[in-house]
Amino acid sequence: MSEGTGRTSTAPRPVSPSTGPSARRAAVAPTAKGAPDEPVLDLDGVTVVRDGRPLLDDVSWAVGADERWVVLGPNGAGKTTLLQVASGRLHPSRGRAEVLGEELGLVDVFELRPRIGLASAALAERVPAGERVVDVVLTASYGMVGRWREEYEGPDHDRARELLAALGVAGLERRTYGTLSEGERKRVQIARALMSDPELVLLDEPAAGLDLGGREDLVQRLGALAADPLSPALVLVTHHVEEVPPGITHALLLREGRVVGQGPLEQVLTAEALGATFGLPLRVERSGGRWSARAARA
Ligand SMILES: Nc1ncnc2c1ncn2[C@@H]1O[C@H](COP(=O)(O)OP(=O)(O)OP(=O)(O)O)[C@@H](O)[C@H]1O
Repeated sequence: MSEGTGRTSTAPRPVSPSTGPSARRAAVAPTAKGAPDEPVLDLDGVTVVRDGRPLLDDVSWAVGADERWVVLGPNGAGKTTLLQVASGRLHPSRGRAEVLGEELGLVDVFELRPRIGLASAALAERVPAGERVVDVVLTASYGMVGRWREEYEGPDHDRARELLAALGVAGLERRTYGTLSEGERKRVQIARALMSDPELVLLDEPAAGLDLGGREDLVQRLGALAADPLSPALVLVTHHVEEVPPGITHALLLREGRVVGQGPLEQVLTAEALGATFGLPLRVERSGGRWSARAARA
């Protein structure tokens, strides 16, 4: 990979002249619209209707380039739907969605998607079980799942390996994806999400299905990513405040497709707001940069 946007310091990028993904990434940076203080994500009254029901209902939300957000809400709140809009995979039924300065509906989403790193269960399900781990990561350069005949250069392989190492799964490059444990898969998915040196990273339930040790390790690694000022804007979806890594700056609370609260983390993660989001009285505590919640009755 060549210099790219120079943002993701998780892995250093070797420099090489290229016509492949590395050159593509380098070319994206100067054409990226907007000043650094403009939002990378700007939703205005976004509503998504399916079968006559709003899955998202009048959501207005802006994410700054230097912000790290957590989206919290119960099952069915609309979190994944929100990330689908944010990743350019779903257009609002009503309202306006601007992603990386481009309005959905007016932009070629195939140009937009490589600028966004996405890790989600839906995307992971599309990875062929026989795909080599290194190819799972490499193919993100083209926004593809499943390697075909496209060419990658040495620096691309170096970057993929470095990202896998940064996520704690060095040495798995030649394994097939289907042979990995759930925890290993999650890390590979995050390495993939970072491969294209994206300007926005969206992680949908990155810790789901992990055991306690796996969750804690991942939360620490995500904390390092969030704390790195050179990292891209980050949006992480979860059901559990225990999975909020240190370094997250803002929170959005969703319930039944509507925003219950949003803003700086400490102001939003209150017992009252979280209780309203999850529909039960909660006790919420913060210790050492981590959060925990339990039913107030317990
Ligand atoms: N294509 C669709 N057609 C109809 N309803 C849908 C469609 N996609 C999602 N839904 C519904 O929209 C609601 C929100 O779904 P979504 O996956 O966004 O929620 P979520 O907050 O991510 O949930 P979870 O935490 O369980 O993953 C759910 O009730 C779901 O059944």
